[in-house]
Amino acid sequence: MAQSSPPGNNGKSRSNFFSKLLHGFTPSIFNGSDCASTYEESRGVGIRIENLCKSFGDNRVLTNISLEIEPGETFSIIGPSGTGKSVLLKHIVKLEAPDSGRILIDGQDIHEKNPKVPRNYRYSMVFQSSALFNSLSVGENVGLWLRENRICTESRIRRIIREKLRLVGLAGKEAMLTSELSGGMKKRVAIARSLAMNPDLILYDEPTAELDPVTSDELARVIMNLKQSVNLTTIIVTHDLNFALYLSDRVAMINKDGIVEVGTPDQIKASTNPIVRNFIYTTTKGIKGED
Ligand SMILES: Nc1ncnc2c1ncn2[C@@H]1O[C@H](COP(=O)(O)OP(=O)(O)OP(=O)(O)O)[C@@H](O)[C@H]1O
Repeated sequence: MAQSSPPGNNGKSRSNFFSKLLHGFTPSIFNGSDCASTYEESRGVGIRIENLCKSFGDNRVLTNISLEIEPGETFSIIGPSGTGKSVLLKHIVKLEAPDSGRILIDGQDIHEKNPKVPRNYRYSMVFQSSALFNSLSVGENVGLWLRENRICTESRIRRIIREKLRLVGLAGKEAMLTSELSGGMKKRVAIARSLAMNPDLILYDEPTAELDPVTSDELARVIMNLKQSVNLTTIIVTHDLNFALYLSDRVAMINKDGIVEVGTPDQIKASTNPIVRNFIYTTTKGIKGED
């Protein structure tokens, strides 16, 4: 997905940009608290996808996709390349609108125009590219949303940055430049940046793309550990079957004809569906598949 640059993504204008952001919000603007009242703890949201269909011209990409994702669940979507996994993710974050069907988050149709009740969930996406701002430090990347949106006082923002970096195993790395980070560290900073907004839903698009197997395992542990400390719903789109089976509560396999199978990792591994068996065999080269 496309990424944009912050205003002034270069030396001189960058410092102007940050001097505007770092202007020392005082507790008085938050009614005596150190954060806006809208900055609440994460709460996992429930997601219901009903008969979602999407075509681009003659290219039918999503066919009658129906899924139910529980609050707090870690749910992965797997499938061959080009079967609409990213398009499905884009529908959930409203970057695409369905031709037909609905997506409900906590019971509300997210594509409904003029909803009667305002939507009050926060979601955040961890992009395949990590989408960090290279001219900013690790801490500045993590605190960007909080500063841009004037969510908390500066001292509280610094505490939040420390805490979110600790959650992804990067305690004390605030001052590092993103150019100094390995691919796995970049991904963890991107997760910390997403966590800074206390999302109720976090979405990962191909989190292990371009990572070696050891780094992928480390990342899987980071995402699994988050479950112990943060109450959020997690959706992961990935080619990486072992990754999905390792950390997910449930996994859905999709292809051009729709949902092929949904189940726990053990159910997917034991599936007798030939499409699932073939996917397991080809993506693991028969090494870990049961074929
Ligand atoms: N905005 C768009 N306009 C036209 N076609 C699109 C658009 N977005 C996606 N597609 C098409 O939809 C199909 C599914 O794309 P998508 O990126 O969702 O697949 P994917 O399953 O995520 O694949 P991969 O695993 O390779 O990332 C592709 O044929 C793609 O070309």
